[in-house]
Amino acid sequence: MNLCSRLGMQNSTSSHPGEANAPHSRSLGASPRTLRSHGRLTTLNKKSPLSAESGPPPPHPRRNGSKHDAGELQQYKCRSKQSSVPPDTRLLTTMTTALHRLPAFTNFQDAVKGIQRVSYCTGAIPLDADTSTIFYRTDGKPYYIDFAKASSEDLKVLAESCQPATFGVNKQDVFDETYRKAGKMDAANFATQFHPSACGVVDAIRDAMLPAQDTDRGIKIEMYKLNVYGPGAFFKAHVDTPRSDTMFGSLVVVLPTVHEGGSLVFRHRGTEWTFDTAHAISTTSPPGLRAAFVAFFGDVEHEVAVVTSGYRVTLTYNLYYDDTRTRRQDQAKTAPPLIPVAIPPTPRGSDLEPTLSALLTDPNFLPEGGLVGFGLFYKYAFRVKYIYRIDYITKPTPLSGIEKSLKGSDAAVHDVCKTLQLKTSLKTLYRTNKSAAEFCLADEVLSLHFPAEYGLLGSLKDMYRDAILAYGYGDEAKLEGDIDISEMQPVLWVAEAGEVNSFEPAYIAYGNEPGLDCAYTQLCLIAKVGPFGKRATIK
Ligand SMILES: O=C(O)CCC(=O)C(=O)O
Ligand SMILES: [Fe+2]
Repeated sequence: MNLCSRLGMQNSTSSHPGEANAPHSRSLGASPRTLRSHGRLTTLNKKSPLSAESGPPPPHPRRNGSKHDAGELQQYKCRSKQSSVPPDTRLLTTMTTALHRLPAFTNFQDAVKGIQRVSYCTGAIPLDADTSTIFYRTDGKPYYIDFAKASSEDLKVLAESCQPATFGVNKQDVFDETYRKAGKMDAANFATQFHPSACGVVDAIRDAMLPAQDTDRGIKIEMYKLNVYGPGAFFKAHVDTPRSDTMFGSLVVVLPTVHEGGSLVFRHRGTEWTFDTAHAISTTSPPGLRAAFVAFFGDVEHEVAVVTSGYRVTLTYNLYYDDTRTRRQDQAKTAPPLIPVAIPPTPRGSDLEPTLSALLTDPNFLPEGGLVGFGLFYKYAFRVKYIYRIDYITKPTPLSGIEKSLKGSDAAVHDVCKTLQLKTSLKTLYRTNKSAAEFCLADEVLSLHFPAEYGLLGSLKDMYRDAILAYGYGDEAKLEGDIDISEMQPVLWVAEAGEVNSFEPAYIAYGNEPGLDCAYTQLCLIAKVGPFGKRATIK
């Protein structure tokens, strides 16, 4: 069924701007009006005056259900007629407000808010005569620098052997010293006996950043660049370019050089924290030469503050999940103990399991069952569906594949749903505009390079059969689109899906150098809750 026939409307392909943008009525009052009572739909008014007037819909151009090109969506622009029946939404709103205020629900919400959010892992590593040296080449000549006794002249030579660092914007490699002023050396041009996996850093990252059940998961670490930040150097706020859909983060190792400024400042969802690199490598307590490190999820925004004196030298690495190996193969054999480096702690403590369990045993909570949603805290790298002309298509990352790689608090929410036998799935969320109450939950990241149009959600549903047309519980009165509420499902948001994908190209990423195939996407986790008494939806 096409969108227009589903709505009982005339198919309008008019490009007249006045028509396309005319104010639209909600179908809540225009087509079969429905009352949603704790998840169940009761039809109030079986006959739709609109569908009677509209006559039979024109044939659907893709009745066979094959997928559409993005551009074809334009032809689905539909226009609803003004309804004379005012929507009765007061009752709906009262019921859903009650659900939001249910103590068992707010307790669970508070538990989700209170999850410990660990977005990073830090420490310092003692260096010895072997691990404090870096060999490098420049202009075809070999050099080395020993950080145990590097003079400022040695550091200057290293700095001058670097190239100006670039960064990626929209798949372009950009050199812009107002955004990033630093020197970089590619991994092919230097070597060191310092290996993060040999000295226990990778184990520390696994323990701090991966969920508890991943204690055995393999991590691949890839040396990326050596960076020198001299006086006046900096790198403004960015996220790190995902180089594969298995990449989850970055590791920055700060080598021991005296410098001032140059702190790494992280910002994520309203929280800011600082890794003071100059302090982290200070050799006073306990005494001895050390490198400091910070690993973080790559989608967490960070910047390097201006270096005010000295040279700040870092090694950067990409971190990937590697399911072809296990911890045992990677584990450091005789690593010296890491030295803790302080970063202000993040909030701790959560009672996810008892509060969700109490919620599910509350007869007033979704008595008929329904969908519960969580806007995820982090973004996830996915492989872009890449179409070259019409014949070369790379396979995009299936969202189901990301479920096993959820980060930190997102993994905790996912795990508690699984523990309590709730079926979960990851979805991308599309709205026609930021304030729209209705949205579409899809199973893939869609490449939609055209402006949002009225009627688009229905078109998405036609294109992606498994897509869910939905609205937030309590938002019934705000529905403005052209889709019948009986074709939509309410989602009860535990954590709002704040920033969502819009219909802009999703493939903007900037960080170090650009990556061609991967980008970050915002996702939400949808859990299906069964009716009271039969909550489990995992069979
Ligand atoms: O050198 C550093 O501290 C890290 C810089 C950075 O964020 C990057 O190279 O992406
Ligand atoms: Fe970065």
